[in-house]
Amino acid sequence: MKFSANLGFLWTDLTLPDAIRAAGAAGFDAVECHWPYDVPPADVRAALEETGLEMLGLNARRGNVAAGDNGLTAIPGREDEARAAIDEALAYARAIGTLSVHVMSGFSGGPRAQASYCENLAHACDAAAAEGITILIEPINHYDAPGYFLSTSAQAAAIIREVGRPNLKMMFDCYHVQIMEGDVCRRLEALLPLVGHIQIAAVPDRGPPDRGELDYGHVLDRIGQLGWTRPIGAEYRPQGPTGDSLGWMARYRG
Ligand SMILES: O=C(O)[C@@H](O)C(=O)CO
Ligand SMILES: [Mg+2]
Repeated sequence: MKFSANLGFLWTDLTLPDAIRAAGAAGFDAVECHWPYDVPPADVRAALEETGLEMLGLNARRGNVAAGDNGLTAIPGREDEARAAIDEALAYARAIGTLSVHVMSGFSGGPRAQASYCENLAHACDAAAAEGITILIEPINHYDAPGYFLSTSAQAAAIIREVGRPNLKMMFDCYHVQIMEGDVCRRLEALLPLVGHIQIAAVPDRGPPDRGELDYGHVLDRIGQLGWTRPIGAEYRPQGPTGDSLGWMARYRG
């Protein structure tokens, strides 16, 4: 089993290049991040080359976060902003050799939301296809993000089918799926062809994946049996120094 350090949550006390180095030193197989835009891509690239790690994914900007935005892609009337954020994310991804970009729906609803979402996602997929970049959409639970448009794996699957692009996939974050829908292993099995990345964290506290209501020993075994070989994203809040929170990794590597 391989693991990717999510640097949106792990080593947040370090700069992104130093967090990449810390993840490498701790034995992670890859890294992923949220919003790297304050850091010059050349600095990120240098740390990736130095450590030999791949940055698996990054997120497009969410809009005006201070004003309450949490993504722009399913917000009718803000298509220009959504597409500018997507184009910026794709340019950054190209510059550091990242092959997945997560595009967030935002808080939305109403009759035009799904059409706007699908049109923006089609734009993103078409712009990403030439470099082999995958666009990810992630169902997020309604406790952490009440009113977020994309909240279940079933809804994500329907949207992926509606958009009809081979490079649109689901980010299957077991933490969110367990909270919203449960039945994580059966859902993973059924949806695997649509899944582009898998993430883990304890439920319900989003701590290290070795506690809580989901048995990751079992879930990770099942993921392995299903033939998944790519790194699993460790996207949890360490609740102390990140280096002290990594006991789970040796245990699950087998
Ligand atoms: O689950 C999450 O919160 C993340 O994967 C993300 O990209 C949005 O913060
Ligand atoms: Mg996630």
